[in-house]
Amino acid sequence: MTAVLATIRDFEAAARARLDPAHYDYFAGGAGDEVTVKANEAAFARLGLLPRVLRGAGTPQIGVTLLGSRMAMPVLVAPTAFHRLADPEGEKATARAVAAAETIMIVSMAATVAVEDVAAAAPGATLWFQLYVQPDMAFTEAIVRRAEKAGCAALVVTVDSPARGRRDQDVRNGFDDLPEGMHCENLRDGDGDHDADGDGDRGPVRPIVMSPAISWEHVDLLRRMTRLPIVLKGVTHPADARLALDHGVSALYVSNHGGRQLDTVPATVDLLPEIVAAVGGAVPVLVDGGIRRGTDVVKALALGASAVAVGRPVIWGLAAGGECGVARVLEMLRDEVEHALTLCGLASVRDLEPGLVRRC
Ligand SMILES: Cc1cc2nc3c(=O)[nH]c(=O)nc-3n(C[C@H](O)[C@H](O)[C@H](O)COP(=O)(O)O)c2cc1C
Ligand SMILES: CC(C)CC(=O)C(=O)O
Repeated sequence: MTAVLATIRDFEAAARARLDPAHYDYFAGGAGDEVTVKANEAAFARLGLLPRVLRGAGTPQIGVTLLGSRMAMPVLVAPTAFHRLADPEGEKATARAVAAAETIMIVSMAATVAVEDVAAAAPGATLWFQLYVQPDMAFTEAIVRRAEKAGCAALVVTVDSPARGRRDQDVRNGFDDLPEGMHCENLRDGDGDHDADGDGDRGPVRPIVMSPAISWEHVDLLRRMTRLPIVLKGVTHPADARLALDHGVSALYVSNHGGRQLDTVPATVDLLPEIVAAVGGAVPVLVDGGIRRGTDVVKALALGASAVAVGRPVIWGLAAGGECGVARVLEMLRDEVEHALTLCGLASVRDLEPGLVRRC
């Protein structure tokens, strides 16, 4: 009898059994001693929920609207690279599942399917595009134009990567490149109208540059370059949250990159309240890192997040069962959020407030 996969942790075990061990390590792993990887999940376990009773709240409303995009639940798919390592359909499978779940997929700049092809594969999906600003601003602009043309509704600019994180397990495994025939399709030169002459040659792929020279000036350049809302991903310091507001960003995204960049950055859920206070309601605040349960989603929203994102859980769904696996992971999270809110005695995610959360 095949075991029923009832939780995200079950999906991780199933994914691990299927994946090439070096690829599992790439997806699961983090930087340095993985202090931050562990801290993200452990911090949620240290927070308790204090339910209200006898409220007659009925079935809770869990839909939210974020930067004009309507979502059936307050959970986005975080940008993660290399989905074709997990499933041959890669980001196309993820996007179809996201469309069915009526949520948002943030397509990674390091996707193994071109953003145009992801959009074409899942016409109903709301897509946002994640960007690492490339020092060659003409190339950066070409990528932004491709994302706009593909219909992406926001630009998520990742700012926690002035250098690539050092992941010891990848070093041990010698994992430093994609297998033959797999590429970061959003890094091809040109305007994305690839293989226009049908000869199968889609042009050269540039390596991703993570540059310590990227600064607030680049955010200003992007602000002038596009009308898309800009979401700044990877903010952890309240002073940077305030600066981001001065630079006209439309949302802040608290993230330590799932513990894959600077090790020992504190857990994101512990950093969230200070960022929320610094932002003072001026723009929505998103958060990711270690969210594995509906109760984690509820805690983050109670502490002031407008929505959360999940990275690895989606990869586990994809590796364990392709599009159906991702759909199941998203459905489980949806059900768990609704169930947790019901047990908290709340009628809507809008009723979540810090008083529901206690540090244990
Ligand atoms: C395998 C993998 C690849 C990732 N690739 C990207 C990426 O291309 N761009 C980016 O901004 N963040 C990337 N991230 C970070 C995620 O967007 C997100 O911040 C993190 O996964 C959240 O933590 P969680 O995995 O515990 O949910 C990646 C994370 C993982 C696990
Ligand atoms: C290809 C990498 C840039 C993707 C990434 O951000 C990560 O592995 O964490």
